Amino acid sequence: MTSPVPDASPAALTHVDALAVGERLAEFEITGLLGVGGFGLVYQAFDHSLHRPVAIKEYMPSALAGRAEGQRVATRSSADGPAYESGLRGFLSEARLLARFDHPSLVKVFRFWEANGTAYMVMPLYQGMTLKQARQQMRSPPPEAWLRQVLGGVLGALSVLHEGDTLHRDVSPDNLFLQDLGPPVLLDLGAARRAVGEQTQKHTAILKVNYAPIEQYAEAEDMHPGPWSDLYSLAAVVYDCLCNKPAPPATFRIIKDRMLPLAEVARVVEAEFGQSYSAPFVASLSQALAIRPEQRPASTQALAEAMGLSVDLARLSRFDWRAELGDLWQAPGSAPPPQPGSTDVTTVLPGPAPSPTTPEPDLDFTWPQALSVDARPPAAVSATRVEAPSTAARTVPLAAAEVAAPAAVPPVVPRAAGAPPSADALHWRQTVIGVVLLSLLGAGLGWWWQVSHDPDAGVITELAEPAAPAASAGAAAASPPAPGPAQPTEGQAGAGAPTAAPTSAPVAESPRAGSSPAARSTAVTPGGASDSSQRKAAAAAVPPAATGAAATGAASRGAASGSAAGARTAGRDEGRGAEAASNRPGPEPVAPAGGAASGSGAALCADSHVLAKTMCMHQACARPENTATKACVDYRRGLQERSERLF
Ligand SMILES: Nc1ncnc2c1ncn2[C@@H]1O[C@H](COP(=O)(O)OP(=O)(O)OP(=O)(O)O)[C@@H](O)[C@H]1O
Repeated sequence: MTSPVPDASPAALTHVDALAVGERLAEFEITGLLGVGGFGLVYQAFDHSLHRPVAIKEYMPSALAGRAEGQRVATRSSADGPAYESGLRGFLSEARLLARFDHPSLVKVFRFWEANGTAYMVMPLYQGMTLKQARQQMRSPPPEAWLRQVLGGVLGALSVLHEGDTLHRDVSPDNLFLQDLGPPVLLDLGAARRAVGEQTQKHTAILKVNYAPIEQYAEAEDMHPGPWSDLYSLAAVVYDCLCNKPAPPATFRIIKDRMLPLAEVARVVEAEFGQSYSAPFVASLSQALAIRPEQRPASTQALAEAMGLSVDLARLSRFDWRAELGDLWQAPGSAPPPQPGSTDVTTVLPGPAPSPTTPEPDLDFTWPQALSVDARPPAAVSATRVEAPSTAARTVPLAAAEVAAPAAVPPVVPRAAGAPPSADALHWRQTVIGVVLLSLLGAGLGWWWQVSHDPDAGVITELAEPAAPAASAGAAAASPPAPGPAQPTEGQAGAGAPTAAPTSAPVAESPRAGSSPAARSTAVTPGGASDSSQRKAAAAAVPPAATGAAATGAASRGAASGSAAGARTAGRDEGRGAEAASNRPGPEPVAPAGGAASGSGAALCADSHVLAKTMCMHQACARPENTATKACVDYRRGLQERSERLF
């Protein structure tokens, strides 16, 4: 006589803590392992009493407990006891709750009991797979009609729960089971997970962050969970289906919402796959995805109405989701028929080289976008980014394949105004953006390098500069070079040094000085003055007077210093002087009449300790009698220049 117990086809799944095939739990005989969740093991079993196959879920939070002797379950350490107990209570109350409800799209609980230090929940044995698993086998996002069927079933189940003052709180693609034939089914409520998470204070344990609305993290006065919370999760499931990637967590969105709006996602899907979604469908689900609860539809009915959803229960009971997907469904391991319009795009998959048989490109939003854009050089980017028209930051990389080169160049089809850009255009745009960003990154690094390595650039350099030994500007020109680096100030260099004849700066022809004017000329405005020199001239509020001596002195001082820094500074100063002279014909500031020493201020702070010089200059230059001295003008310009370099 053959056994009435059906063969356990999913017996391939194993788990170290799973009960063995053939073991008995009351009237149920284990026939296989169906699924392993973080908080339970789900078995296929045979009910010897009612002679039917069932599914049994055993409470088994793997982080806290494991199989002890026999069928007993024990916590891994005594410290895990409270969390384990709390989860067990949650598991049992969820079973009790589910047993109360009856809806074809809500998992049914036949019976539950506590034994072996754990608990069990008996459910119908559903044949099929979760939406998460099914989505992985689809070549493109599912069509609206298909999604409407799924939504119709789930919204029905949710409305039954909501009418019973119960929230599901765990709607996600791995909790949505697609039966081979029949309505989709919402699986567990995740109560055990929440109960354990509440004990351990871990949000990641409590919530599936990509689907949980913000109010599920913590209740605020104006943000209570309600039916709208489950609607957010359901809309996030649809978002995931369209993008093939989950939405960003609500905690990220509330700080800065970088989620690509569903309408944009829908537009891209239409452009890429020819799959279109109606305006009410997109608008209502977008509304359900609102971060703030009060902006979402308040009830399942409100959402269904906004969407124009009508559920044909008879049709739903015959819902064959694979058949309704048609060519979009790719059975595991099967070679799919060629996809019109998508044969030239293949998902970049890890492992074997991508082939045209791999599923469709992902709508892969990434955040923070700035990081993802910066991090990948254009040549290595394997995704096509689609810019949202509204903000540059909103981009959708299609994890698409430039990998498989198309056999022939497709004809260029003129794009309708407002239509999303073509894949080629997107690729170009992406490349250009990548190059620009890399250039900016390079410039930024260059700046950083200069600031952190140029001995002239930092405050420390200024502090380290020895006091100028000359007593006046004229004396400075004639005096021997000061030891050490020269003060890299605009005032010195820019004080009227003629462009063509820096004759009194004999060694100032550093490579930099030679090349600088040409390079800088691009920054010169048509009016003849560079922006920077104009700003600097304006910043130095000193009486004008013409002199070339200061510049000459500075150039010669820097050039003749003999140090590398000095030469570099002189070169730059001279270049600046040339620029200033050619572009800023107006007189340069010099000290007012009244004594060389006091006029130039060269001796200001000369005897200060090197580390105290800046403070001394600051105070000295605040005194009215020193304000217009050359030393103070130079000092202020040095500060100004550094601040401009920094900002
Ligand atoms: N009644 C059922 N019939 C058939 N398969 C089932 C049934 N219930 C659960 N499964 C399978 O077992 C898997 C795990 O189930 P379930 O999600 O309920 O476990 P879990 O421990 O609650 O997981 P998690 O809390 O992490 O979502 C499901 O993904 C599904 O594949």
